[in-house]
Amino acid sequence: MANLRRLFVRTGPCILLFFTGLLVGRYILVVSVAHEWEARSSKDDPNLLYTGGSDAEERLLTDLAEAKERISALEKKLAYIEKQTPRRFPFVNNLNHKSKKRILVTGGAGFVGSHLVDKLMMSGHEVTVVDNFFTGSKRNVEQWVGHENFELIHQDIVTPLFVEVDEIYHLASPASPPHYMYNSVKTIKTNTIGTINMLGLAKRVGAKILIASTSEVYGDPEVHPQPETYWGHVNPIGPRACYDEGKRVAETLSYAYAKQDRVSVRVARIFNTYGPRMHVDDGRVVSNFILQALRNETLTVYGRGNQTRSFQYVSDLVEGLVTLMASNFTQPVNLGNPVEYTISEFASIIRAIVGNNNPIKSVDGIEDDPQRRKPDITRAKIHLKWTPKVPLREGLIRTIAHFRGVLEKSKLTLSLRRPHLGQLQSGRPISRFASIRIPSQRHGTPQTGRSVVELNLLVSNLLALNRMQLGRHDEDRAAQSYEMASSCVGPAAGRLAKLNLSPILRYHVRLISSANTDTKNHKCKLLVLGGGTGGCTVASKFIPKLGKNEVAIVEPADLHYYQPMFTMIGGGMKELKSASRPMSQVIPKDAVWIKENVANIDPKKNTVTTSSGRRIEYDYLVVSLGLELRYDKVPGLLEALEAPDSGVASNYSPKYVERTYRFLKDTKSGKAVFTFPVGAVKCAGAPLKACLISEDYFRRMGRREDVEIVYRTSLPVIFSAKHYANKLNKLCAERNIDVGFQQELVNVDYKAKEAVFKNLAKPTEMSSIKFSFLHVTPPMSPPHVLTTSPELIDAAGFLDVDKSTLQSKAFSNVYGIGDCTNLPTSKTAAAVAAQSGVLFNNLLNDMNGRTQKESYDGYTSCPLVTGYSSVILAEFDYSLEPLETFPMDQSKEHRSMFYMKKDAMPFLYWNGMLKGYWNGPGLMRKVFHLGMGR
Ligand SMILES: O=c1ccn([C@@H]2O[C@H](COP(=O)(O)OP(=O)(O)O[C@H]3OC[C@@H](O)[C@H](O)[C@H]3O)[C@@H](O)[C@H]2O)c(=O)[nH]1
Repeated sequence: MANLRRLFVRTGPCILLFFTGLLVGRYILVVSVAHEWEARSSKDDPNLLYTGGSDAEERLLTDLAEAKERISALEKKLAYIEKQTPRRFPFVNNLNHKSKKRILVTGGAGFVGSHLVDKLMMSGHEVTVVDNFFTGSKRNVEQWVGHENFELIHQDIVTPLFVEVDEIYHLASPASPPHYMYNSVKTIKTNTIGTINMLGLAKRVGAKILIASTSEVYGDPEVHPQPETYWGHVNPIGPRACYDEGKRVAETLSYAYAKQDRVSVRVARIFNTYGPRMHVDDGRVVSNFILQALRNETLTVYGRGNQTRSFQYVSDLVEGLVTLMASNFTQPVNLGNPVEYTISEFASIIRAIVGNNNPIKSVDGIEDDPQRRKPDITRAKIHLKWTPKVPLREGLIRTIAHFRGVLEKSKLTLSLRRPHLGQLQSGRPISRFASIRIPSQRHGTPQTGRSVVELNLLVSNLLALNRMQLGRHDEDRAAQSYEMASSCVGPAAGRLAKLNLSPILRYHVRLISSANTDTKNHKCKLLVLGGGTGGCTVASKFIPKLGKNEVAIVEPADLHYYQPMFTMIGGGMKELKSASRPMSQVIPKDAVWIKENVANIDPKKNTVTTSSGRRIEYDYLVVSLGLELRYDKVPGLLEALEAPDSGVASNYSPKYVERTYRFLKDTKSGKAVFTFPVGAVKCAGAPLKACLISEDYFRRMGRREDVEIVYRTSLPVIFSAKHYANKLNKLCAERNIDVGFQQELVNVDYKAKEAVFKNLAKPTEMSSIKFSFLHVTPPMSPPHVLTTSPELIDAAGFLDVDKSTLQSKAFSNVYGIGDCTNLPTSKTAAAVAAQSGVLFNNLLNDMNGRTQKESYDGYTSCPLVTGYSSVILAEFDYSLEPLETFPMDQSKEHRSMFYMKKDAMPFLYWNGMLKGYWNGPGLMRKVFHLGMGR
């Protein structure tokens, strides 16, 4: 009985709310349709669509009655389905009563707000979001709708709000320049009246309040970088003033309330922030450039592009906001990433990541555009112990993946375009340009969580759209209508289409229901992450054992490269096109190819999520994600690699490898400089190969006297295996190569033709070299996506596997192969070949319940190309001792090995290894050595 009572107490209000929702929804619909009819039958209405007399009236009333009937049936059906489908929420911490806070986030459905809400919800607090959905979107917080700790209030904070809370994060305000300039009076109202309302609320309920201020309070700064003590340089009557001055007043108000009414305030001055969930039409530089790059358009820089900004990733900001709120520090604090880029540099970085080759275009500059901006974050460091952590490239990769997903899904988004501000201002009714395309399923999961009330609201809003002559006073409503319409997805849309509400509605809004089969979830026996050397090899081996469609590969690229060929291409011995094949030809034909990025790995649930949100369930997982090239880690390097005649090249990327031979040919004198970075790299012999081939090239061209060859490595030795290192040291000395150890490339200035190196033995000591030609081996890092599953990785971020069995140390059904693992051997294709055999046998034994394990000895091989006809074939194992295949001294230069590298190995790769037939030369070695030795 007590249980029953408890159940009733818990669910009673929800049931009541639900039915009230139904009634209100229906009421809105009825009123809207009636208004619609009224509006259309009025002769004064400029939007008059038809003026039929009683016939039209009758038709409308019949439509209405029919609609009511259908909606009622639909409501019942949806309510039933909703009950059947338990909602799943992200994991939420269980906080005890004392630590659990009630937190209000204004603007919580916006870009930054929603990430903050995620953090607060997951920490276990009760969160109330208030948003007018002008720039925010319901979709950003939909994951929490229905959670007992979460509440969403649809309200503009310009009207007072009455809630009981312990903390307020006051974020509500448009933040993108085109958005805040669009209705400057509204922006000022939000930042003044809205802030007064929030400070008043904080005063009344005794809550702590954090005000989101901005770097724009410094205006076009005359002090650089900007500390919080700088008062700024703002044009009070310029186009940006509504925001700049609005925020300055918000700060003034905060400290006035603090002084007069003892309100506990925190003020965060937020610098340019970016990340997933930025609106695609946000209008700021990050979203503009990414969209342009993804659509293969020209990136447009306002003005000359030498204005600067510093970009922080949203998770860093959220961390800063939460830390500031928790601290006792009450003065304003800058929250931003102090790494500064010119806007042109920034454009180049995005182009490079996306692979957009269009030139960057300069268009007219904008009025009062701040010319330099970079936060001085000393205060945050000292008082909050906060510094941003996510490097630009990493953050951009995640943001670009998000944008890509949004674009892919939307075929939708593009057709459901938010009306341009100009169109809104023109006063044309939205309905004239609204064409709504809604997919019938998202991520393959029916969106039954979307309530009937929302569906009804959608209908009424669509009707409102029809009716509305948009004036300035309507813009919020228009935005809401748009959001509402755009957030109605899934079966709701299909059902809405079936409602056949009225000819008027059909006339104005085309609902096109389309299912995208590409976004289906997937289940397989073996999932392979990465379609590179390791991934394809392993998949090929397992398909005959597991059968068709039981092996899936997640790989976003269109082309598969045979990377060992890149050294030869850089030396002009091969063409780039000979090193690649379409991925579709390389992925084994009976495997399922999921052409996407991996977004999340959850080995506890045996699932992987892709960038579009697709869930893939597996029984066994092989991680083969390779390494990420980090050209962005060396300041000036990306710009240099993009500039056509900089003399800077890199064999490591298909994008830059052809520059090597071009600049070799161009270099007639001066210094040719070759670098080796700090940290793990793939094919650690390749930087030296590039150097030795070039040296040979200049010698053959008769230019050796005029070109100095300089090799700078961050390592203390020339090669890890001593047996070969001895020979290579000798070779470098004989060929008069200037070798410098423990030298890290830290800056490239291609205009001054200068490369700067740090002496790792004495870190304060820098030296610079003027170059004619610079070949850079970039720093590399393990795939960032591995950090989504911290149990899988070691402290350096590599997949943590047993060095003998290749099995993950944390999950017995997960194996790793190749460059992304922490196997302590040189990362080469030859190593992958040897690993693939061991992995195959061990995993197959697991699948068949057998306990035997084979052991990988660390075999790796590096054909050190020393010129245009010679190779030293280094082969060794974990002990760094030689493990040579051929019965001769391989530490000597051999012509035969050169041809093997140039012609035989590629053939073996495409036709043997990728098809799963080549496990390295172990067997050959035994044969050549007559069964003796290892
Ligand atoms: O397509 C574009 C967009 C922008 N830009 C330039 O890129 C720079 C950055 O412009 P954004 O519109 O992203 O943002 P701004 O830095 O001017 O303002 C921002 O500052 C900090 C935050 O508080 C606010 O989110 C926002 O007002 C500007 O110099 C702008 O002229 C382009 O060159 N091309």
